[in-house]
Amino acid sequence: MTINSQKISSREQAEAILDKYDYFLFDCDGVLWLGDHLLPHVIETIDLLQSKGKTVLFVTNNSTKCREEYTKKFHKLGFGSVTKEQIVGSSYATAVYIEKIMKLPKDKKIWVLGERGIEIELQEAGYQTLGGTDPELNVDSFDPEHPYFNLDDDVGCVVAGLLFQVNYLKLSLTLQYLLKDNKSIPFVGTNIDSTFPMKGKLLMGAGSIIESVVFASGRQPDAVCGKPNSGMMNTIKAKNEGLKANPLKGLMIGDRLNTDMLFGRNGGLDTLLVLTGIELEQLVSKVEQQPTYYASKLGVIYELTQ
Ligand SMILES: O=C(O)[C@H](O)[C@H](O)COP(=O)(O)O
Ligand SMILES: [Mg+2]
Repeated sequence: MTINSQKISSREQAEAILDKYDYFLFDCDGVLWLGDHLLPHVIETIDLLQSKGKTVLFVTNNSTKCREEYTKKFHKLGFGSVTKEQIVGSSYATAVYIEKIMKLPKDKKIWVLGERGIEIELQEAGYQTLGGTDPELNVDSFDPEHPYFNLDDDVGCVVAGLLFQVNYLKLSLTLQYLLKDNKSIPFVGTNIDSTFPMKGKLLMGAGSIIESVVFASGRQPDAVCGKPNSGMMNTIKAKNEGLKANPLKGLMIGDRLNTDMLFGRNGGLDTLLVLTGIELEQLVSKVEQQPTYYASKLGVIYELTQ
């Protein structure tokens, strides 16, 4: 297949990108960093964009942190001026979906298979959560008589996302709520990412964690709120009128084709795939829907314009 995607490798190309777009939407894992390992010239690139008055937003499928915690991570890694309002994560998108679209009554509790990020965003939306990072669930031996198996009838929704502290009890309790009341409790996933990029390796992604309870329960999530879900893009456009009015003034920068690039394309934005995360260069020419641009790393935008 011919390659239509432009590889960013010259000053002219990098300067043309800086001139053409007003909104830069950045994926995080695999673009800005791998875990806590900052990728080359990322801060310089973000600073360059902000010095030119560009709107910089961060759109992550990583549900383990809430926007507040992400703001702290940004500051710890040297992104001094980033604010909570610039960050949209899949946990926040999930909370918006449950509150505004599903309209789950606030007296209903939410069972969480996932980390603090999901719990905090749901609690900020006014919901009580169960499960999640409750230390009672971090058990070594498995007891089928564990008190949590007396299921809470106030649970009105199950949310599943990336979970680092995986164990048999948490998965089995989530399964009980998915089977309860003739499988009628709404089931929401945070994102579909099959793998999680870390320095030099791919780890288990949220999508693979979620798939374990999908397979056991025979249920698909009623909604998966992260990229490429259009709800996340609608949330961003609702807060950025200029992008809503002219999506082609926006550029989505990501490392995964079936989330970031699809999300940007579906939103009417141009797309830039960077090769520091999930995808390999040889794949770019093989996909039918190619990104507008691709680059070895995000930092080339800064490096090529110095
Ligand atoms: O497994 C996951 O959840 C994903 O790999 C992770 O969340 C990706 O985050 P993003 O690249 O969207 O920042
Ligand atoms: Mg990524």
